[in-house]
Amino acid sequence: DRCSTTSPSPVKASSGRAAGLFEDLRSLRTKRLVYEWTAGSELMDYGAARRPSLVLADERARQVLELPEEPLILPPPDLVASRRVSPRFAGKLSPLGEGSKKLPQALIIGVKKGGTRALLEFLRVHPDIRAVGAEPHFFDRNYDNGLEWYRELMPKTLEGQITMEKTPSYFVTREAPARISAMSRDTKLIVVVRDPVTRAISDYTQTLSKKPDIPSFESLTFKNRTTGLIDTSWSAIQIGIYAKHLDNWLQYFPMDQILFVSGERLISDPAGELGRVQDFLGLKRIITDKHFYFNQTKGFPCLKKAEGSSKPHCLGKTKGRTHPNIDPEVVQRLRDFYRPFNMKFYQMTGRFFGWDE
Ligand SMILES: Nc1ncnc2c1ncn2[C@@H]1O[C@H](COP(=O)(O)OS(=O)(=O)O)[C@@H](OP(=O)(O)O)[C@H]1O
Repeated sequence: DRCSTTSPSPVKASSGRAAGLFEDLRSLRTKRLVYEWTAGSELMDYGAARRPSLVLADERARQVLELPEEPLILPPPDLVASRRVSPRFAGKLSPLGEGSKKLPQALIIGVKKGGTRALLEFLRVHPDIRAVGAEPHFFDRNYDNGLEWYRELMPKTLEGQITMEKTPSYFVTREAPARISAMSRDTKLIVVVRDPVTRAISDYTQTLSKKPDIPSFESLTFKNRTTGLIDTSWSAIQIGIYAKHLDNWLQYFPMDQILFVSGERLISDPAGELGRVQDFLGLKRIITDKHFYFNQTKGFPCLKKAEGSSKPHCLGKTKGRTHPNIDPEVVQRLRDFYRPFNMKFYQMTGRFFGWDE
């Protein structure tokens, strides 16, 4: 997951550290960020997520350089971005150390390929929301690092501002609800959901872009093509059984603490969906129609002005990929497969998402 215009920039060396040492650290950080933003949740595609050797290399380098323990994901892009903003916003972004780092009060927990990056980028426009750019993967992969590690990743906030992060894999992580509830039972949860069939194809398209030699979508879909038995162990299929995953969350959180955003509406009416999200977060509706324009080339809504910038901002080219054509019979079989789960999901959430029309 990588958003387009906020390229990872170096952080200033803290005083007293040797310049050479800082250069090493800076390049490590940059590499690490590039890894997190280009791979991120995308490594979850086939079975267990593999940690690239880069992280191990970082670990060794840290020991050699005798640097203090520090988070895997640095720097918070907000802090980097804040160096470029006009002085008018400097107070809000507090680049010079005002405010304090807090654990997030709201999380975008999923779903993968639902439109989570778009939602976070749009929300960041709100002056009362501060968010981590990269995906921390705390409640799934990095939980052993502890809450202090997690808090350190957060941008500084002033009184009344909400801290947020997004990691789409949380929604399908069995342990995530208990862990988030242990951090705070009051955490607000946001799930961007999208038609599970298009979501699966989007997920597959992402994998295909990195591993062009994988089998076809059609052959991965079935355990047995002749009997039409669907391979529900394939993560691209699994993730879309929303009702099943939601059941797990409801063991720990009441329904009114979870907001479901329609991935489709986020594209056709971003201001409308953002209105619901701002209400849910108890914020003034500041993000409105005026903030968006539809970019014909991109085929998606984009921001007229990104956070901390005066320039228009669309998401990068990994968002809105062209999907391969899938055999219509296979698509129909998948629609039939998901229908009962979708019905259950509409019933549970009290919202009709219209995927089965
Ligand atoms: N405004 C805007 N611009 C670009 N793309 C948008 C936007 N709103 C929603 N989307 C859809 O977001 C899909 C990617 O979802 P995520 O950001 O959740 O993906 S990820 O799980 O973080 O990799 C991505 O899926 P694909 O179209 O399959 O690439 C988009 O359809």
